[in-house]
Amino acid sequence: MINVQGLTKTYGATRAVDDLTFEVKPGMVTGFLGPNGAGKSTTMRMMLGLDNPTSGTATINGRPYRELTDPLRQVGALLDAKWVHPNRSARSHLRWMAAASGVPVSRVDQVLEDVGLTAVAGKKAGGFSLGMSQRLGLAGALLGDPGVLLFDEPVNGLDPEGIVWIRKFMRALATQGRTVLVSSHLLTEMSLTADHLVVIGQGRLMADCSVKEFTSQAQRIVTVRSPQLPQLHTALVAQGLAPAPAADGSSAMTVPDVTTDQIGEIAAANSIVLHELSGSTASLEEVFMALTASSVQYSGAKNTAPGSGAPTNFPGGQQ
Ligand SMILES: Nc1ncnc2c1ncn2[C@@H]1O[C@H](COP(=O)(O)OP(=O)(O)OP(=O)(O)O)[C@@H](O)[C@H]1O
Repeated sequence: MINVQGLTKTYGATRAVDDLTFEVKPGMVTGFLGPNGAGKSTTMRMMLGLDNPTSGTATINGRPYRELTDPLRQVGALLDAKWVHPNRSARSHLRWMAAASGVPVSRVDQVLEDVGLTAVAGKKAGGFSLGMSQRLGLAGALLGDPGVLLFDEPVNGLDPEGIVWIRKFMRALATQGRTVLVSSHLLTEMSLTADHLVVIGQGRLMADCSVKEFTSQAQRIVTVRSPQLPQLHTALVAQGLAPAPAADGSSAMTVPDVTTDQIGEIAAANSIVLHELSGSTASLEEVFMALTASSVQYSGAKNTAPGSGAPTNFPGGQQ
């Protein structure tokens, strides 16, 4: 597993990564989500010992990367798919990697098959499409059969078929019990790929929750219509909810911070007839934007707002 504690990286006046603390657990895909420039690549580089933290630690299986014995067998990473010698064939690139790290050469044909590159294994990597390069990068990451895998924006530039393939591939790796961390700025893509999300904005932790919890935020406002509106209003208020008349002046109410299930059950318990019960259609992007916007807001008032140093508690107000 991966453990990040108080991880911080500054470049001059820029706090690229700002006091991040989170864990990445095995057996699931964790999406590392944030807009461009949020600090995802910098964090991953520190996890892999390619950059030194200004403060804090990042450990893999309990140790900093540079202290791992046989790191290729513990961690595999895909940071830059074009990191290959253009005149080397896919097979010789992987053989070179295997030889450099003491991995048996027999693994090379296995990983080529795993990523579907057997037919082009003898072709020069310089002529590969982006999708094929990504597959070769994945093959390299898998060479040492590691339990921990880090992928930085692996779907960038891929066609829909390539995206579906890579999504299934990452899920299969997690199902085998591996720890899989995958970064992206594409929220919808992550909601389809990941089980858990770590969301950052301006280097700071904004959310650390399951995809299910995150997506439930997209339905936080429920609209309910009933011929017994006053009774329903009383019943909802009695449960600590805050119904409000619908903005369009119809015989409907909107209720924040609640699920359609909860309202349906309260209505049933009070024998109230419902004519409509629907969650709002706020998109995941809107939830994401709201989170990111709050990071911008907090950073401006960093030293004055109470609790501004803490990550947004997410999902907010659900419990
Ligand atoms: N070597 C560096 N020197 C100076 N600033 C840097 C350096 N590397 C990153 N930064 C800055 O740190 C911040 C975070 O960058 P980072 O690349 O980690 O973000 P990211 O979330 O991976 O974004 P992207 O998806 O655009 O790569 C940005 O403001 C970036 O300009």
